[in-house]
Amino acid sequence: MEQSVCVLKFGGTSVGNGERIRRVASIITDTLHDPTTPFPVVVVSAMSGVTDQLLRIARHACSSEEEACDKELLALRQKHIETAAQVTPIGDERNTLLHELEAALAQLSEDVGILRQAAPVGDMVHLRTAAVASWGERLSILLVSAATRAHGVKAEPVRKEVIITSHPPHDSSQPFGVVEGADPLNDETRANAHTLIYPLVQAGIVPIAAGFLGRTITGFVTTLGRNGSDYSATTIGAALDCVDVSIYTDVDGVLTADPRLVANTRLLPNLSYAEAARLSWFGAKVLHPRTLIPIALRNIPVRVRNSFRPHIRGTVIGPVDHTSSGAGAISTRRKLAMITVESTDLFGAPENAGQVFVLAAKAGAAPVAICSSSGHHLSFLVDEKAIDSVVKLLHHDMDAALWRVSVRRGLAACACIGSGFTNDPMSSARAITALASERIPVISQGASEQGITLIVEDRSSERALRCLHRDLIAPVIPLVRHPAERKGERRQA
Ligand SMILES: Nc1ncnc2c1ncn2[C@@H]1O[C@H](COP(=O)(O)OP(=O)(O)O)[C@@H](O)[C@H]1O
Ligand SMILES: N[C@@H](CC(=O)OP(=O)(O)O)C(=O)O
Repeated sequence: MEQSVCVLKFGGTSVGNGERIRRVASIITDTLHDPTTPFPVVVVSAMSGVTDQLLRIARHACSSEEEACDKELLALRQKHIETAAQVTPIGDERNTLLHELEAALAQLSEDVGILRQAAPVGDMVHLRTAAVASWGERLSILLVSAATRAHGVKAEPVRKEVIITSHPPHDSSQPFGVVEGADPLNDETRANAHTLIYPLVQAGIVPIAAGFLGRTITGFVTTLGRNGSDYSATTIGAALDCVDVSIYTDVDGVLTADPRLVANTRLLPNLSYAEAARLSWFGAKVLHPRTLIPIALRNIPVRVRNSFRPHIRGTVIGPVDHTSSGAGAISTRRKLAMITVESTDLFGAPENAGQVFVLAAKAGAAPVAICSSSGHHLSFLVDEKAIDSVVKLLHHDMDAALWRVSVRRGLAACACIGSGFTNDPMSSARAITALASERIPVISQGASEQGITLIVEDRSSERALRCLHRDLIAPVIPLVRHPAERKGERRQA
């Protein structure tokens, strides 16, 4: 029988510099030495900012901006070479790492050269771009493996792509330097993961695999889309029938709101799969929206933890038992547009809803939320960047004499998610009142078992998030000033 494993995923912020990578290495070491934890399989992202940099390189290569391209490549090289010196002691280990990094950087340059030649003739530019984008993770597995070995633990980078994917969608209207996500093929990935990972586990070597990237059966490098390493970790975890997946990031777990936008957030100790999926769908960056797909059906728990404070338990996302999680969190998904398809006949038939959604899907836009419908109209939200192609298709395919299509841009969805809200019948009233008290108009609203969604203008969305958090989750208690201060004020008056 194969040994049971757990997956540890470290995001770009956790491997952002040499000191952070050393911290990651000690978490790996502690997990390995913890007798209560299964054998660790590690999945890492590129150092933070590196994928953006690689996509800039791809853009420069496609538009023949040689100088800018070389400058970025040099900066990328320098960053990794400097980090190598911070994660390994002087000696053989560092020399080996430097040698491996140089070899990888030379292959990156080759892939940039291939992309440069492919762009003018339009020869599979999206696949050549994915190959360039994949080098961030390919470089960071070398750094993390060496840092882990420096802790006296046997660790090896998994150089071949673990995840086997479909071909990514090809949209020729995309600008240069964009990667599209491909879908993992489960059976092929399972077989490949077993071949690449179990021999290392059986030999007591910690495998350090790259997140984000994959390969088609025909051998093309692909990605799972931007921020796709969480999804990679759960895909690999499911393929290995892992016991659990820990996602290490730069916050203590899933919080009641994004701490970059709201001051007094709280940690949510537990979330159901459905609650976590809804939160990430509505913009909580802490998890990639597809992360839970591979593992929810298998009831494998995911733990979101802080790589800077690994002693904290974090948030456990898992199956619900009889009691609800009681969680309540607020997130915002921005840059949305509302499409309304209306019958020119006031009593027109609603049966065209199916056609509308089929056309939206054909234009590559999943409705983010459905706002309202009646006998003769249907309103729904899509990402603003998809609006032109959806509207073009609707105008083209729907009879203009019968249907009118209108668009409202500059919107955002504020989602109050969790059984903490749905258990309380007053939540909707309090949410609307909170926004009204700040004079933020509610453009549309919806409720479901997972929570309440309020559509507001994008420019008010951060304010809306803060006031919803204040009135529904954590009141901001005004500072009580010292009586002596107040006396002084009175005297001055
Ligand atoms: N509800 C939330 N709880 C926790 N973090 C959140 C939430 N919503 C947004 N975030 C943001 O997600 C960030 C972590 O995601 P990301 O930057 O992609 O990390 P990583 O580099 O580890 O992949 C946090 O720093 C935080 O600002
Ligand atoms: N490096 C990739 C994949 C990823 O998921 O990164 P992170 O874990 O830092 O979000 C990206 O930036 O898109």
